[in-house]
Amino acid sequence: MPDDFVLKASGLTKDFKGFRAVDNVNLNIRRHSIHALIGPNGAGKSTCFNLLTKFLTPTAGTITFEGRDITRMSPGNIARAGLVRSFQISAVFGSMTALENVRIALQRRRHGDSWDFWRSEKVLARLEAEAMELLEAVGMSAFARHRASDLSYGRKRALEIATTLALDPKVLLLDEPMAGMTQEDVTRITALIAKVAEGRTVVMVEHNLSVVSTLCDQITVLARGAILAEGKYEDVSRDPRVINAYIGVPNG
Ligand SMILES: Nc1ncnc2c1ncn2[C@@H]1O[C@H](COP(=O)(O)OP(=O)(O)OP(=O)(O)O)[C@@H](O)[C@H]1O
Repeated sequence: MPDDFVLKASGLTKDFKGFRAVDNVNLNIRRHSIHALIGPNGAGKSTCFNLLTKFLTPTAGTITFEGRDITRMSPGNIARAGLVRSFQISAVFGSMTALENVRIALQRRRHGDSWDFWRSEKVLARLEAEAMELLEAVGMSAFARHRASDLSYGRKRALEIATTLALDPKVLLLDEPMAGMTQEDVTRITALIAKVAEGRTVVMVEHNLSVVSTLCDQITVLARGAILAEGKYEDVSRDPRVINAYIGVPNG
């Protein structure tokens, strides 16, 4: 029977020149859940996220994905294994259309970075049909032929989700997906994340607590690099330690 927890971190620690940004964090991400990392500014959320996605190397601790130790694996290899990060890295090429962006992401999954297959019209047509399906899944089919750079901010994020889905992730890691969005986009992207989370696991760092409360099954609250509380939103939001950690922290 597969482990209930698809992604685990144990004793995760990161020091920056003697400053401990993440301190002995244990995370257990349940398969097919939406799990949020929250906490006041400077709590260590982004550092944790970068450790999980292998953009940073931990000072100590281990990370396992599907029961396999990935602590020393490269971001590229873990992405191919199904642990895929989106947002705050621009996965979108502005001068290409939305459709071309998704098609390239599909090509990368199938053919690595080889460009040879572009010669085959048949392969191209098949990829185009698949790319259209992915754009449809994120509500973007009407914008397939639009240049990515001309899209609104919220639609660029939706396109990013489509390019991420093209990699067929088992675990999708989203870094502040709602950052800089209008309320209308927040509503749309919240619904989209709920939809793409079906049959997948989502881990997200998110400042918007109303989004976290509607979307997430499990919340880990970090403060000063360590876990302060964990559980359902109703419980952690009432925890006096969590309330204290947020009070007095500007924009926390
Ligand atoms: N590359 C780095 N070098 C030195 N210190 C760093 C580095 N990255 C992060 N830190 C420090 O580690 C601590 C945690 O930062 P981190 O960005 O992980 O917090 P956060 O919870 O994501 O905060 P925010 O909500 O403001 O994004 C902060 O004190 C930050 O200044």
